[in-house]
Amino acid sequence: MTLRLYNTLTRAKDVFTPIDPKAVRMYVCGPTVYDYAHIGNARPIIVFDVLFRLLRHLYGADHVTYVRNITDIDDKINARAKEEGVPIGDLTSRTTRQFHQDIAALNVLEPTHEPRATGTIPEIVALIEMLVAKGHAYEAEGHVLFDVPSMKDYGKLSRRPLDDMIAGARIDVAPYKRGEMDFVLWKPSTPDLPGWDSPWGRGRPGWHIECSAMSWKHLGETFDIHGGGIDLIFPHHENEVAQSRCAFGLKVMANIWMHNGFLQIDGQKMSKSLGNFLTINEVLNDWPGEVVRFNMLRTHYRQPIDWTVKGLEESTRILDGFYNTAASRLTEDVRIAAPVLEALCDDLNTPRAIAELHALDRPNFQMELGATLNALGFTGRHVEEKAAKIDEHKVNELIAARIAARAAKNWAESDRLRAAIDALGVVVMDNKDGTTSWEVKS
Ligand SMILES: Nc1ncnc2c1ncn2[C@@H]1O[C@H](COP(=O)(O)OP(=O)(O)OP(=O)(O)O)[C@@H](O)[C@H]1O
Ligand SMILES: [Zn+2]
Repeated sequence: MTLRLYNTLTRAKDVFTPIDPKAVRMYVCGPTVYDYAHIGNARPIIVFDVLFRLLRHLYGADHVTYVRNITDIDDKINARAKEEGVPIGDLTSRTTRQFHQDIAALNVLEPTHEPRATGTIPEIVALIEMLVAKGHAYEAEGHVLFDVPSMKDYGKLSRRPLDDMIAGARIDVAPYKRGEMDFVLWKPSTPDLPGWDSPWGRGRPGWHIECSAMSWKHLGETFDIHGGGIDLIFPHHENEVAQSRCAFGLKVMANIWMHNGFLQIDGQKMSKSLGNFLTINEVLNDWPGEVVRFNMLRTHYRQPIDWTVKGLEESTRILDGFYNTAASRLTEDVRIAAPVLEALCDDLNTPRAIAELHALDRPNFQMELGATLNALGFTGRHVEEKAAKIDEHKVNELIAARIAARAAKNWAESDRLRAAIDALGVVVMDNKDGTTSWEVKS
């Protein structure tokens, strides 16, 4: 099946043709670890997990490499550690652990590699040296800067008019910059801040060069897909492209650039800086991870999502309905029903894929529905967890007592027992053939 993906670089839905179908390669910008991740940060995690699963399905699980990094050097990290009075390493490892714990509940597969910026310093330094040697970067007062005018087609990804970019950059132009648009590759560190020895003295990398180095290390000079949120197009991704292309003298860094839209609250981007955020952790206190995942996928990844309780309630209802139909088929098989696959291959059209799941939500399709839900990362785990907590022995005892009460026409007692059974999280069904059965309440 042909996979088409919307490419920010061409502003069109392009046919996806991997450079090497035996080694499909994708890089997604991961979190900067200084605080709990918010539910907006969960969007790229979930969206690109679906793409990872789809690529594995199309090319074989062993033929897809997915890299999602951890940014563990950043001024925001340094500032937060200082504020809390804790060592930087403690803050980043604690936040990384929390991040892993939170996203595990969202049923996302682990990426193939999860490099940290601090583990990629030799590659970062090597890349900057290449840029200096080729005349695309220069040293000034302990800083190394990328020389933007040295790249003729800078700005191709974001297509922002050069005047706008210059106006934006002009706000705070450091005196050591030759051009307003030039950006930092390496900067000096003071003794109280993390730093590494380099040809330019003890210092630390800028944010953009970290991703160029990590993708190079794990995926090579050119790869297939690069992803992240729409806010990263400029300047982060534009600058990654500039660094990687100029270092290696190539026409492309990644063939397809994908960007998810914002998750919003009251029509505004959820963000740490605006303070209108809900952490993944808080949301998971109230809602099962699979419901959060489902709610995220009901909107196409390029559209904005408004995050509401009403949406989560609807998602709960729909997902539980699917689980009821698929019942025990959920963990048996992993297959994607053809109409669902077709929807996903159309630029990851998850709302259409969900409409196709509704079409499978009927008798005789349990197998297909269950297998497809599984393939999309829905295993009914929270339903199973609920079931595991139910005391079956107690339920059976109460049901037997209720059958006896009904036989004795003691309706009051029968009603009381039904309520007691209900309180255990179970629904009793009096079947037409006179038998009684029960199931876990959804
Ligand atoms: N509201 C949002 N909706 C969708 N994606 C988001 C949202 N906010 C951030 N992202 C994405 O989450 C990933 C990690 O973001 P990052 O760690 O840079 O912090 P941030 O949350 O964007 O910071 P801030 O919230 O202060 O703007 C990026 O891919 C980013 O595009
Ligand atoms: Zn990045």
